[in-house]
Amino acid sequence: MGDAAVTDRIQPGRATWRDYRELTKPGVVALMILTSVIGMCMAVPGMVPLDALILGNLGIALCAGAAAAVNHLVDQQIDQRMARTRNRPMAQGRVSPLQAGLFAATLGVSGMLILLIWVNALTAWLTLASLVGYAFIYTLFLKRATPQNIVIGGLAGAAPPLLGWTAVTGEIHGHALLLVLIIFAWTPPHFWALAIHRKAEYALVDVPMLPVTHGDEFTKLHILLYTIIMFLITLMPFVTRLSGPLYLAGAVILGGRFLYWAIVLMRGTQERAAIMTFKYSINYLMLLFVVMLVDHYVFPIQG
Ligand code: HEM
Ligand SMILES: CC(C)=CCC/C(C)=C/CC/C(C)=C/COP(=O)(O)OP(=O)(O)O
Repeated sequence: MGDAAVTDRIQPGRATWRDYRELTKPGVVALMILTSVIGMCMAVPGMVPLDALILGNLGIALCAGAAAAVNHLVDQQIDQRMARTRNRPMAQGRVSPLQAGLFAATLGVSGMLILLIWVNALTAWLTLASLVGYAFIYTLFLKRATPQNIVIGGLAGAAPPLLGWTAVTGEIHGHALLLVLIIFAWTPPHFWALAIHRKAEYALVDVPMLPVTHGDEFTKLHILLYTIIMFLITLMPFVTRLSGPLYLAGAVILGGRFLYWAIVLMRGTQERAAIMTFKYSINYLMLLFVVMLVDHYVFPIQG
């Protein structure tokens, strides 16, 4: 599409509250907060202190929303040229760069103040590191520089269970890092499945996603390899006695289904396998963490 056509669609100064909501990537942040809440629950045997639960998640969500708004701001021009993103508020010009910048700063500063004043400094600084990692290191630099962009950048998105854990305990624990590792290994299959489906758009805007730089077959192989690694890592909470038998059964069943999709994708027998794998990845992560939570209360691990 030519630049003139893009300019025709621009509707300056028409921002609604829905546009600001969209800037925060609410679907993604909602799943992150689910993993943060569950990180909090896993950190202690009984009920999570209510102040940490409410203020901790509010602070983390505000900072994640701020990072997402910066991503919209930085990516305005590439978002304008990709079909999946061209209706976004900034791509359409309904939110100006100044408005988006002020909005992101307001969310980020409020989130940090909440964490610093009412939660703890460790959680605040780890959250800031995740914000900077996604909004600046991934979006400004890695995304445009290397096909390993989402592998490295995935660390920021994987942080919420650790942030939840430290919000409650004030300490970094190996179990919390294990939860981060699960999401870290999940991110490449999650994203690369979508990137195969949307390969032409990424090629159009010169973003070096793996299917563009190394082709579909190479990407499918790497999706399968990461899914195997992820499957093995998800067994670790049972091995380290963070979780019990219900979790183990859930991890094997849900992970088995993920492996099924990765194999179908690799064999190339189903046309919609890439987008189906992407959709399944979201349900998978949500269900895996919910099963972990249920297991935590049904089979509490003693000592
Ligand atoms: C570097 C890491 C990641 C990358 C590159 C990535 C990329 C993407 C992309 C491109 C989409 C499609 C958005 C759209 O439909 O326009 C998406 C959707 C989604 N992602 Fe990720 N993602 C990452 C990490 C995560 C993490 C850590 C989570 C949650 C813990 C997550 C949860 C979701 C959810 C829930 C959706 C669906 C959103 C919706 O439909 O509203 N993602 N992701
Ligand atoms: C404080 C904290 C936990 C920060 C993490 C913040 C956060 C919202 C991470 C989201 C990860 C994600 C959706 C990446 C996709 O970006 P993209 O630019 O590749 O995708 P797009 O084309 O859909 O914008």
